[in-house]
Amino acid sequence: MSGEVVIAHIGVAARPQSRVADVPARIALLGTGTVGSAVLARLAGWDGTRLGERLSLHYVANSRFGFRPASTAEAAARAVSGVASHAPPSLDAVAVALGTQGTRIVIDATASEAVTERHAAWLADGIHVVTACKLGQGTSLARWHEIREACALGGTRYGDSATVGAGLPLLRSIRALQAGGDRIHAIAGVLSGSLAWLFNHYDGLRPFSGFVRQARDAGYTEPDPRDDLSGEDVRRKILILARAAGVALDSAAVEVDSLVPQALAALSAADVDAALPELDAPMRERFADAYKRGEKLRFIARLEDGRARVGLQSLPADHPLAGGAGTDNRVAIWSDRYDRQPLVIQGPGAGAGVTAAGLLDDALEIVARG
Ligand SMILES: NC(=O)C1=CN([C@@H]2O[C@H](COP(=O)(O)OP(=O)(O)OC[C@H]3O[C@@H](n4cnc5c(N)ncnc54)[C@H](O)[C@@H]3O)[C@@H](O)[C@H]2O)C=CC1
Ligand SMILES: N[C@@H](CC=O)C(=O)O
Repeated sequence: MSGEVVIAHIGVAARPQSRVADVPARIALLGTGTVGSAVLARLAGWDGTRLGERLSLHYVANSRFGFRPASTAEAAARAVSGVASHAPPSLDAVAVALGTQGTRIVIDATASEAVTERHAAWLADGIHVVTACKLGQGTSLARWHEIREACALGGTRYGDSATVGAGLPLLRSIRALQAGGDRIHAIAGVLSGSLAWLFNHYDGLRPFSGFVRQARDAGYTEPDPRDDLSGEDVRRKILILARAAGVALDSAAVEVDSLVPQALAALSAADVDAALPELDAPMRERFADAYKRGEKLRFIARLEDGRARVGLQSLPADHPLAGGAGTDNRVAIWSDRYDRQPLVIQGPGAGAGVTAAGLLDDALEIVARG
């Protein structure tokens, strides 16, 4: 994999603004955590601008409360302060708040199974869904089909750019290659922003658990960091990419090599933090082995010949997938046209700002297409 074509990604290419509606699209935002707060901040920054005129916020909820905001700025302030009406969140309230006319979009910035279970119904009812949550397309194949069918029924779109690569142009590149007649032969790379950050920072001297806490506090991990460390988040991402590439993989078909020791896996979420040092000894050993060979640890996902594998690998320092910094994802795609030298896409793969931008890019694209 030498001399690859590299897309150094900054933002998304300009799209044709064919039919921008006069009436703003009605938006419901679910989740006001790391990503949802950044969505609110970005929207508030658009107040009074051309972009702000296209999206109008009608409902905001998190796991504690739900409300209809008077303005985006007010919604951002209430979500940050935690002060809101005493109304509990209600998924039934979403469709009511969005009404029945015009372009309606749910932005899902949760990691919630209950919210994901509503995606297909909203889509079938004519409400578009834009999501950062991977549970819709990255779990069972049956659910993936259900979402496709609901989109066809409702004439709606499922914005998924933020589900893999936190908005990097991965899914859109795979789809563009296919639209141009290419078959996708293989995909390999680093798909986890938090694991990339961890293995870019871990030095084998300070405890690995301390770095996990830092990655969590920076907003890179899933709400439960075991979802990253177990490879589950990467499993979901390679499933989403595989399915977009035309490989109908079921979840169980992905071989996953977890980093989470049994004792940590068995704990309730509340007990995880105290038990994170369980990771330290095994990680120190793996780091030392790699270090002796002059290699780097990287958490790699591979899809080839209809099979997928996910796990930690020790790679030569000059290996094409060993590069990158911070939370960088680095993904190589082989297709008919990129058959010897892959297309390589690299850039930040986790973080509030990029993920929120990816969500709102998808929402604006839906508005532009009408
Ligand atoms: N943090 C990151 O860098 C990235 C995160 N994502 C995805 O974005 C989603 C959100 O991640 P974070 O913001 O980091 O998590 P978070 O834990 O900071 O926020 C989750 C939010 O969802 C809310 N929530 C939970 N259940 C809900 C329900 N039933 N109704 C309404 N709100 C509900 C919570 O109250 C919270 O506000 C996850 O699915 C994650 O995989 C995707 C790309 C990058
Ligand atoms: N926890 C995820 C966040 C983005 O999907 C990651 O580490 O990549």
